[in-house]
Amino acid sequence: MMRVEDLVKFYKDVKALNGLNLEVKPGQIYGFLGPNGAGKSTTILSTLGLIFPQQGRIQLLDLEIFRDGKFDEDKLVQAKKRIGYMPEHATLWDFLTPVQTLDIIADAFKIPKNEKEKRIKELLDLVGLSEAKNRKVGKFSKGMRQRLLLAQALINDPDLLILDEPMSGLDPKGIAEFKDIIREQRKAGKTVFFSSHILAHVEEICDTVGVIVRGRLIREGSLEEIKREFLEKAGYTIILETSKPVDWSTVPWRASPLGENKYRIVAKKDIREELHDYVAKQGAKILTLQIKEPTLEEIFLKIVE
Ligand SMILES: Nc1ncnc2c1ncn2[C@@H]1O[C@H](COP(=O)(O)OP(=O)(O)OP(=O)(O)O)[C@@H](O)[C@H]1O
Repeated sequence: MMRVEDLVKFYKDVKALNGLNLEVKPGQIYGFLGPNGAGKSTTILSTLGLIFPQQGRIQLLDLEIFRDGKFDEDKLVQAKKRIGYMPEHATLWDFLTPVQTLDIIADAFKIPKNEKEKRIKELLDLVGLSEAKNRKVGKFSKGMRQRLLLAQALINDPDLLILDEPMSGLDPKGIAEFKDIIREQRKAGKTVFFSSHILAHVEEICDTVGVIVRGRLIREGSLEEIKREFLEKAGYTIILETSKPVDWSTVPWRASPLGENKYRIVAKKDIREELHDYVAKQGAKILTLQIKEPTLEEIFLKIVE
């Protein structure tokens, strides 16, 4: 659906994309993760022909829209008919209602008059704005504005949705609702590519995650794979107090004493059950056990370090 190869983008002497490669396959929900300034927006703007990279190739749907420093304008126009885009910093017309807003966008996409009303109603239902459909957008909360922007992006019933930081500024309820809408898109057979600088945003919905740091993709895989890889490096830490001393010399985990009958154990996986058995075999009891699992944000910080 989207393939980016060896993409390079300089803003004067700032190298924002440094040979970026990524591939989004049909039906995927792809989370494009990276810290602030990593190059996420630059990637998205490049794929839409809104800024000019200097090198590389970009394929959208089955069309090669960029190669050898040039966009193929015809292919770009063809591709964009089948794409929905939600920008990071979008403005809405505060003096219009959602219905009026979508009506203008539908006209821009030349949606026939007889289909327009039905399409707008469906979209407002989908994003949960039906009750607010005749209220002025100027009074909307951040979450409502994001939903309207998403409805705009969906107006042409796109095959590929490209969303730049769609969940930024939303509260946890707003994020959960937004994720539900994205799940609906997957069910409808759409492909979704969205950026975020927060790992929790991609949790539960993305089948693939790509991590960009300083203009290069440093990881691509499922969130589970990325988490597992991190845990294998950093491990789980368990703090344990036992009723009597325990000999750790034969275990495959790293164990170090923290005080009398108190130990820190570091293992590659969650070993609580094994620990109970091991300690019991030595005739001791576990008095306290604390497990410190890394949070998603700790994992992310470690990956991008
Ligand atoms: N118009 C511009 N002119 C000069 N430098 C720019 C411009 N836009 C982006 N940059 C720089 O390019 C790099 C990548 O920026 P980009 O906005 O693509 O990152 P991002 O991952 O989207 O970050 P954020 O999450 O903060 O939006 C940064 O160093 C940024 O300062």
